[in-house]
Formats: sequence, C-alpha cells, structure tokens
Amino acid sequence: MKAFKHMESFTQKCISRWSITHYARYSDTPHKKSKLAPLQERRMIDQCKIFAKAGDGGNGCFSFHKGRPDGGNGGRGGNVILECSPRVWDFSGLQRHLIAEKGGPGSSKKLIGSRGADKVARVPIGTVLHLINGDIPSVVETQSSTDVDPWEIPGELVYDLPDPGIGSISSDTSGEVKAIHSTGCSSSQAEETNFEKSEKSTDVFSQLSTSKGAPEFDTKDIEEKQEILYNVAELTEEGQQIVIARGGEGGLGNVSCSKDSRKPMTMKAGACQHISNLQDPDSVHSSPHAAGAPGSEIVLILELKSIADVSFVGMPNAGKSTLLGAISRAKPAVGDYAFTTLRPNLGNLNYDDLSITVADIPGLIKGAHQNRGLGHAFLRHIERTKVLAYVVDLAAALNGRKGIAPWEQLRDLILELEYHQDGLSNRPSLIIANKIDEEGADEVYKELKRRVQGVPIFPVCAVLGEGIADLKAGLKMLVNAEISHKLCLDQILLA
Ligand SMILES: Nc1nc2c(ncn2[C@@H]2O[C@H](COP(=O)(O)OP(=O)(O)OP(=O)(O)O)[C@@H](O)[C@H]2O)c(=O)[nH]1
Repeated sequence: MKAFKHMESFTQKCISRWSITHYARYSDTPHKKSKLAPLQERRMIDQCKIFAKAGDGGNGCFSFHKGRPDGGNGGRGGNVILECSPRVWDFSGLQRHLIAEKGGPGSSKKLIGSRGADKVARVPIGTVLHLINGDIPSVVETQSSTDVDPWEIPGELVYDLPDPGIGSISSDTSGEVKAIHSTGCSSSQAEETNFEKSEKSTDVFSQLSTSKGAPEFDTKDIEEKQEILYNVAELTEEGQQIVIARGGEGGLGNVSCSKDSRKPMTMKAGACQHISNLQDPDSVHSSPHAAGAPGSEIVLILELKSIADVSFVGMPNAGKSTLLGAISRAKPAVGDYAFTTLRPNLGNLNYDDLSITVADIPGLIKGAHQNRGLGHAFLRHIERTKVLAYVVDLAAALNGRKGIAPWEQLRDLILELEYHQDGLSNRPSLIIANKIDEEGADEVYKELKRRVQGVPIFPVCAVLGEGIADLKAGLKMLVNAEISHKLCLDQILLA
C-alpha cells in the first residue's frame, strides 16, 4: 500500500513537472538482456554508520620525593581522526568501531604519561558526515595531531570537549569545510555556551533537516533517524583531516596540583594515607582526584558523494568507461557486460589553463531510483556534479540488437534522474553519441539530431578516440558556463 502511494505521488509529480504525454513513459522495448557482471554482488559501500571513542586521559600521579610532590600528569588520550584520501573509493575497508589509545599514567620524578596514539581512518574524497550522537566535530587539522607537544602541561584539568556553540563545522555551498577552533572557557562561560550550544544545535538541525539536500537513509538499522544532524561536515580535499572524537586530558599529577611544588608538602587529611611513604623516594600513588578525563564518543553516518565537474550518465554498456579512458588518463575497467562499473571512476581532463574532473557513473537502468541495478549507489553521486554528459549508444538497436534507440535512452535517463530527485537533470548538459563507428550508426546519429534539439551532440568513437578533441572543447565550454544548454523531455521528439 505504501509502495503504491509512493508510485502514485511519483506519477503525479511527473505529470505536473513534465506534462508527460502518452509517449513520455519508459520505453516498452525490452532491454537487451545483458549478461550480469559476475561481480555485481560487490556493490560499493557508500554509506555506513560508525562509532568512535577517543582515548581517555591517563591518570595523574601522586608521589613525593623528599617531602616534595613529584607526581607527573597523565598523558592525553588519542583522538579519532578521519582523513580524506584519494586512494580509498568507498567505506568497505573502514572499521565500524574506531577506538583511540588511552593516555599513559604520569609517574614520579614529574614524568608525564605517554600520549595515547591517534586512531586515523581514511575515508574517500566526498565523505559527508551526519551526526547521530555526540558532539559536532570541531577541529579540522591539516597536520597530524601526533605533532602536539607531549610536554604541554595543562594548567588545570579541563574537559576540553568540542562545543558546537563556539567551535563548529559547517559545510558551505561550495562544499568546503569551515572550522572555527574552540577555545577554553570558564565554568560560567561554559554554562552560557552550553545554552547556546543546545540552541545552535537545534538551529543547525532545523536548517539542515528541512533543506532540500537532506539525504534519506535507507539503512534499516538507523532508528534514531529523526535525531540525525545532517551534513555537519564534509571532507573534500586530499589530506584533509577532521577530529571526530577528542582524547581526554591527562589527570594532573600532584606536582601540578600544588600551587608551589617546591615547598615541602603540608599534610592534609586526604594525604594522610601517603605519609608513610613521604620519605621514600620511590613512593608512587594514584589519587582519585587525578583521574584522566574520558575521551569523547560519537556515532556518525558517513555518506559518500562524488565531487566532479562532469558526470557521464548513460545506460549500461553505452561506453562511458571507454570514453573516460579516451579523454583522460583514467584506466577504468571496460567490459562487454552490464555494470562493469561498480563505483564511479574519476578522471582528470587537463587543458592548458584548466583541469576538469569527470566521473563515470555506473550504468543506469529503469527503476534505478527504486534501487534497481546499482540504484541509489550512483544517483547520489550525480547530485554533486555541475554538468551532465549523457552518453548514448548509437548502435544499441542496430543490427538485430535488442537495445533501445538513443532518444529513448535519453528519455529514460532523464526520468530516472527526476524520479530520484526533482530537478536533478536541470543542469547544463550535452549529449555524447558514442559508437559512431558501428555500421548504420551514421543514420541513427542524423535521426538523433532531428529528434533532439537545443543541446549540443558530439558524435564519438570512444574506442578509436575519434571526436574526442571536439568533445573536450565542448565540455570545457559547458563547465566554464560559456554555454548552458539543458536537456529536458520537451526537447525530445519521441513519436
Ligand atoms: N564499437 C564500439 N564499441 C565501443 C565503443 N565504446 C565502447 N565500446 C564497447 O562497449 C562495451 C561497453 O563499454 P564500457 O565502456 O564498459 O561501457 P559502460 O557504459 O562503462 O558500461 P557500464 O560499466 O555497464 O556502465 C565494451 O565492449 C566496449 O569495448 C565505441 O566507440 N565503439
């Protein structure tokens, strides 16, 4: 019933937006029964839920040497850090539980405990963070936090937890991470800030959850859906780091607790238990007052969206991967079966004065918006591309093949994009008519030009590299906004 309502709203949406006539439905021509890729089961993991726990601070030491306190501070706990890497394609290799090391305990002779090692996990470029539980990650670091001076002694025991009120991250429209570093504050300030924090969190939530781009998660085990703070940060550049869980400060040793550690210890009630050891140079005790602060915890959903200037969008087998290899140095897998591309391949198109990133999006089939084929896995990558390059196979219906004509391929592609997200196809576009080398393809190309108006069409043979120079020039003009044609259903003559 739910599914039925869903379909009904789809249809209505479609009718109002596109004024669909009897022909503006999917092609009834059966698809070429393509061989399924043997690796189809290996879908890319482009969404996952992770739990991170930073290391607790080590305990401070309570010890005396010749009547003077000499217990060192505990070491700081390690941070959990996400690092953006172009060598990682998806989240399949990412641990779901990321735990950083605890700080070592302080010891006598004013020795500071060792700093807990950071846990650094690599994530792909285009990783977006959605917060389920914990504090909004507050620091983006470009250098490893292991460079922090381990001898830095905190003046007081501060629970330096990230605070979205004063140090938060947000993603702006350009997709860059903005960070304001948090600073320490007094307890009264802290109270004030906590108040601000709850207000601001709500603000962020209402802004983001109502924003058009707020993603829908189909992960079944996410029950806290309504509490997700969407898009709290995103990682867009190689080497970018973000601390998602912050290590606890080490506990203070008694050398730091005492106002003047040089003076001989005056006996206090709490210290009585240590009196017998005062003369013992090796006396070492832990004190409950000197416990290290706990490391913070966080639960996040990570989502991957490709960031490219151009997306190649086309049916399986249209030749997108071959084309990417022809126009750039990328070496994507090419096969004569559907879904050779299981994840977006990225290629760089270099000009004298410009470099364009092109994504080869896995082949699209009817019903992809309902998660058929590779479904959502690729549709969400298209959300973040400036320009669409529709790749059609001129030879799909030629020579007894059971594929569909290029103009019908275009209609199906547009419908899929729009079903996934209203307006997704509404961006500068061009058409690449591939496989012009095939017998009879010339005639189909002429027919395509007659049927589709107002958008540049580039005939190419990807395998032989023919027509590539013109195509590159066209893509450059489109990305530079020198031309801005958009393809919509009205421009396609289907009858
Ligand atoms: N004749 C001819 N064949 C081509 C051309 N370009 C690609 N092919 C062939 O078409 C088949 C599919 O090519 P791919 O590049 O894997 O197609 P794809 O669109 O990336 O496929 P998916 O990964 O399923 O989305 C391969 O056998 C290619 O060799 C061309 O210009 N001419």
